[in-house]
Amino acid sequence: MAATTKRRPASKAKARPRKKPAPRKKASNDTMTWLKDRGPQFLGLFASLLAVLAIAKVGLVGKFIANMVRLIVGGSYQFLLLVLLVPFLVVLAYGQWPRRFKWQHYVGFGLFYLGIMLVGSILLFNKMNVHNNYTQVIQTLINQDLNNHAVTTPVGGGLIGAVLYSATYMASSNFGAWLVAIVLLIIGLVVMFNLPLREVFDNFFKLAEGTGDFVQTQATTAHEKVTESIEGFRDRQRTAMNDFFNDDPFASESDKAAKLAGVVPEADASQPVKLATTKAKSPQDVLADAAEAEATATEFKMPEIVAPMPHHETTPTVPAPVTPSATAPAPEPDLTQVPIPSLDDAPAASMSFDPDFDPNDVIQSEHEEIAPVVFGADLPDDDLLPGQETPLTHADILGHSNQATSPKTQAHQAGVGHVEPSTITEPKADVDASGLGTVIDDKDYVLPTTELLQHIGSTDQSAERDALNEKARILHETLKSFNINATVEKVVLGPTVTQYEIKPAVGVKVSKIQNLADDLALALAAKSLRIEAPIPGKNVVGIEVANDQQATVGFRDMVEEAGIDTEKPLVVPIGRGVTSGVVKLDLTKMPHLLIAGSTGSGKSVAINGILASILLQAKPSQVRLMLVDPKKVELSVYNDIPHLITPVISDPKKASLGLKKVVAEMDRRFKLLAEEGVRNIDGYNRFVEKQNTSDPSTVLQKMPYLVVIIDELADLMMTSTVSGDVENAIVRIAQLGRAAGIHMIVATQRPSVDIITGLIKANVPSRMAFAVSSGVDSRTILDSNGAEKLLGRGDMLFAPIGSNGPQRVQGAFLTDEDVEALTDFIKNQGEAQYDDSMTVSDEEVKALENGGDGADDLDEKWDEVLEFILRAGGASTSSIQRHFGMGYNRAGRIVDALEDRGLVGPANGSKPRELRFTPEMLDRFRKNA
Ligand SMILES: Nc1ncnc2c1ncn2[C@@H]1O[C@H](COP(=O)(O)OP(=O)(O)OP(=O)(O)O)[C@@H](O)[C@H]1O
Repeated sequence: MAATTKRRPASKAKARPRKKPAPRKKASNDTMTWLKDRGPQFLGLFASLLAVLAIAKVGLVGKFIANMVRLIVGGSYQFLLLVLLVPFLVVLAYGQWPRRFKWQHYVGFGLFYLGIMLVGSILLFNKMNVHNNYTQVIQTLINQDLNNHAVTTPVGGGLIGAVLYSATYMASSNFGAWLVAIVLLIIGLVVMFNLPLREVFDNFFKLAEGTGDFVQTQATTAHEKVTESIEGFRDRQRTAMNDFFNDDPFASESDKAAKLAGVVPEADASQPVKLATTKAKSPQDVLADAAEAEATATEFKMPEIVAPMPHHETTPTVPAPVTPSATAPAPEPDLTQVPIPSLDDAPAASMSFDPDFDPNDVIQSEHEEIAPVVFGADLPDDDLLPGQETPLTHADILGHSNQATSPKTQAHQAGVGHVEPSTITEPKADVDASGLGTVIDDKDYVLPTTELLQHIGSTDQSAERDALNEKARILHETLKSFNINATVEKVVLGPTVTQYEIKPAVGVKVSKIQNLADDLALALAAKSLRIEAPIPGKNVVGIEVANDQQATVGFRDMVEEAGIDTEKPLVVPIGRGVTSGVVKLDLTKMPHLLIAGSTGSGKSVAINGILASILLQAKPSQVRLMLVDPKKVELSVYNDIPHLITPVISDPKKASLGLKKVVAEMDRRFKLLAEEGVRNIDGYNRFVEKQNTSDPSTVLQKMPYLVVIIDELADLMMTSTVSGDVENAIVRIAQLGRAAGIHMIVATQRPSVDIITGLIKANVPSRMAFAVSSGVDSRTILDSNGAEKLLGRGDMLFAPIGSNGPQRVQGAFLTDEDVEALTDFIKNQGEAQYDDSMTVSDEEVKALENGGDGADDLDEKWDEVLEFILRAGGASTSSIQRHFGMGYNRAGRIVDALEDRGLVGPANGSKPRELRFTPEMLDRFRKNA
């Protein structure tokens, strides 16, 4: 040791003289020393700068530092950096770490900050619902921000917080984690500021006490309010029930007995209580008074309830069709078990279990019949097509002028005594061409009556009726629980659904009620629920709730109630609406109907119902039918009835050709109408009536309606060779058929856009939608959702042309035996009277199969030949041969083709063949038409 101390001065002495001659080096040493002395200050400056950049999150550096610090300590990093900025600035100023900080500050702040980080992590992981891999989650979140050069994603308490949370959560779940965090925060503060622990605890308990008091006061106030409103509700119920039934729904058995004895001392014991106190006021008046006196938008008041009793009490000849709920009755929803988000269940319970409470008393049964609603009755008679503003005249269609034709026709009428025959149908003796070629003689025809039909047992709806009032209350309470002020104004029990009319208070958005469909269905334990917001033409929202059991609407009952109208054979009843009134449709106004619904939804029953109604009202001379049934089984029962113009068609190719013939028939009718200068079939028939009265020597036949029914459009549209023709024919009939008395009913179980094409949809504006599987299908038919919520078995949404929206209707049910009874009765009266010109022959089908219309095979001079024979007024092989300078074979083929297409008649000896088309029809028969 001594040796070393001795050696040092020597070495110093040696070194100093060497330094003197080098002043530059000294200067650099001074700089180094200066720098060394200032080092901490530079560090302080650097750290302060970085901290400021990170706090402000500016620039790549700022963001990078911020993310790095966040990775470790989490979202509260700015607080930490701000705290650290204080010592950094002290170092910057004084070159040394502040000496004022003691160990307890560091420890206290450390604990406090750990608490903050833990709180951050608890909040983050609970929000993300993450309860493992905490550190990985934090790293992923920070990586995201690093990649995006952002400092935005919440990272809770960073890695430290994550580790702390994983330990505390694993040990004691969230509760423990919160407890540890609070303890860390408190202890941190206590240690940091050296607070007296006792004082802290005292203050803590004071705070807790104050909070407890506050909570208790609030709870008491809330309880009082709830009790008050329940009491109010009871009072109002009691008053209403007392007024109405002399019954206190909340009184105990003994109270009631005592009251009964006191109030009606003289009353006959067997007399129902309500009779003893019957007042002059009607139930409606009582309800109205109660409503006026009591109701506010938020309080439940008894709605008007309309629940008609079965319309016909006649003993059924057949039971109602077995519905799933009928075979295995769905357990009655226990309304007391239904989760009612009401303030108090007591009234509900009392009302349900009160043995004296007879819900039948509440219900106003409407025994008087509700007048049938006829859809289409209010539509104008003008033949306006969709989008057309001025009525269509047939002179317009055919290029005829009424002035030009009328005198001729009048002269003809005066001379011949009957209407000029069509050029297509060969007139026969005593037969005028009033439309279809064959004239039906049905003077002795007797219309079938409803006696032939069976009574279908009406479904017992008493359970539904009993639950109406309670369900109305549940509906009201549920809406209220969602802060919707609305009153249930009226409840109408229909066959399939019950409609609740809800009147929202001012300021309540209708869409808010619409969005609650699922919640309301849950509260009412409903199979299906549809909201009509608002009911067209009313200031209420309609909530249609499926009945637990679907009531069957018997066809016979419905027809007997609707009445038979032989003057308007195409006004037919289809079922009952929600309001239980019969719903009729006027096919002449529809003027065509599209029926769609999945298999088994009730289309065929509906079509049978329409057909049966027509048969009950129309003689064959009034309505002719063309039935297309590709399924072969649905409509074949109608074969051989005299109303048919052709046997029921089941072959798609025949159907296509048949529809073309309908188009030709339509053209022919138009020609006839134009010649008489009348607007439509009604005008023509009026003219015939007048003519027959003024000149009894000849009897003109009225133009019959022609109803074309296609039971499965998909089968036609999927047959590629005919789909185009079918679509064209349907569209053409749809566009012009009404005035000519031709109406179409097209049904399909595949409501997709390749079947119901845009063209068909645009031209068949009246729709009947049965249950479908999806909202997409519903939109294809109705342009709106709803049909996917239907219940099947004849439950339909009926949207006729011009209606404000689809109307829910329960279709009537008739059995196959009913249909057979009707058709047998009709067939027994005579032979079928098919119209040859409308019947598609096998040859025509063959011609179609051998290259469609054969248009491509037509002679190149075809069009010129058509014009030529029109000018010549007849056709013969030799005249064509001569005129066009062609060979005999070629001219012969042309004449054969003309005959095949029905454009000329058969060979007529040496005379030219008769023309069977008019100049107006020429364009349709051209080669490229
Ligand atoms: N209005 C109704 N009332 C009660 N039940 C009905 C009603 N309509 C149909 N049903 C029941 O639904 C069943 C199927 O009806 P329907 O044959 O009319 O269905 P669909 O839609 O024509 O089916 P598909 O397209 O397969 O022919 C009937 O057998 C009947 O039991």
